[in-house]
Amino acid sequence: MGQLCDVCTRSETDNNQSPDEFRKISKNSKNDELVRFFMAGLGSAGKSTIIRQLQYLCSINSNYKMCNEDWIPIQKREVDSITWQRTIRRNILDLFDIFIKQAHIDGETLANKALTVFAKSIEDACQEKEDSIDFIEINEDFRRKLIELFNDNAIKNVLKKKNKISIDGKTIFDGCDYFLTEEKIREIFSDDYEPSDKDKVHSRNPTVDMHTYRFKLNETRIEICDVGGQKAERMKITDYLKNWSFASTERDRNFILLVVSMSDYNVPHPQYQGTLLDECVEYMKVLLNNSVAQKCGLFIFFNKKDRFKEKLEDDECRADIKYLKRYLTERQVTEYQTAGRFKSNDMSKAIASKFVDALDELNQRRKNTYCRYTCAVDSKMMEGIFGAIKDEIINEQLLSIFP
Ligand SMILES: Nc1nc2c(ncn2[C@@H]2O[C@H](COP(=O)(O)OP(=O)(O)OP(=O)(O)O)[C@@H](O)[C@H]2O)c(=O)[nH]1
Ligand SMILES: [Mg+2]
Repeated sequence: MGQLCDVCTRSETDNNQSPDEFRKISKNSKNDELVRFFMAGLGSAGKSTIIRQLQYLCSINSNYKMCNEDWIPIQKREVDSITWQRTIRRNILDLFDIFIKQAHIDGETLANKALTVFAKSIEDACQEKEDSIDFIEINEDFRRKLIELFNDNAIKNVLKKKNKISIDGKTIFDGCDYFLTEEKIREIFSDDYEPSDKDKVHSRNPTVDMHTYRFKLNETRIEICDVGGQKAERMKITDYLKNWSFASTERDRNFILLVVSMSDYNVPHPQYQGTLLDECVEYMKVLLNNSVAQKCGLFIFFNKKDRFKEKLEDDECRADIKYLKRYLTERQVTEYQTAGRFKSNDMSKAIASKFVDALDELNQRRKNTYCRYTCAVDSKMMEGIFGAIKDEIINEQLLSIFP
């Protein structure tokens, strides 16, 4: 059982060796270093998507290898295709359930009686437990009606304001655009549907408990711990961190990797004033108060860069600039409000500034904190980011990139 060591202030005498000896050893054994990330964040921030992306990279890039506990390369532990198929079908039906409910709220009616009956059957199925979709008969008639529903004007009108939909705190999942074509819906509900890696990356399956994944990027060993971010899971964070720290040895480089969903900037908190982004800032503060986390470097991935931009470009979201106003100049706000003009960099920095303010409240914290703007569904981007971070950590040249 090891102990978590301070990655940032580790002294050269820690190992009872002269500084020169130490330097020689560390230089010769860079490849033995283990870089460990404890990944945390609110539910749906994109944590597991990062893991799925790395797993996908292992299948297309020979420099990436997924490993077992002994660091021997292994093939991906495949959750069976039927489980994925069920998850993705459920994702799509949940989406339709939200669209149908929103159409009711907006006073929209579906084109005919048969379609209304079909829509009601979807709502009923989604109200039930996870396995309720197993009882839906998926045949050509079902596929035809689902496509008809997708193309109905009432649903099309709802889709126009998808960036603002929230039914009882339930919002549509951020990977959904990828699935929302007639062709894809037909494929997902076809008898021989085999989910692809891309389908898995875009799907939504909330994490329960703590899961450890190991990858070799070239020769660098990277271990990532993925924990669930939904409220019930966040309550267990202290135990998760404790377990994570027990598994550490003195030579390991330990980081907390906070994944933030930038697209939460305009999602009102279901209970409190403010948004889910504000909730994430509060969560970060709690996390950094933890004694284990205090000994680690902090990475922040400001994720869902694509969705953030999409929302900013959506007229329906124009008024939501109020949530970022404090971190923008008067001119930036006016240009956006009146003409919808903005620079992505300014807006991204506004989000990061919210977190910087909170970090500044915590003594000395900014020093060992590093951030990146990411889009976890973009495999090329994630390949570049992990490649660069790995090199920076190994060469002890981490770039801060904070506003
Ligand atoms: N468009 C877009 N979608 C994303 C991005 N990152 C994640 N998603 C989607 O967001 C949804 C939630 O992602 P997850 O990886 O399951 O979120 P999580 O942080 O693991 O959530 P919990 O397990 O509940 O803590 C999925 O549908 C992903 O495809 C992104 O950068 N852009
Ligand atoms: Mg997850």
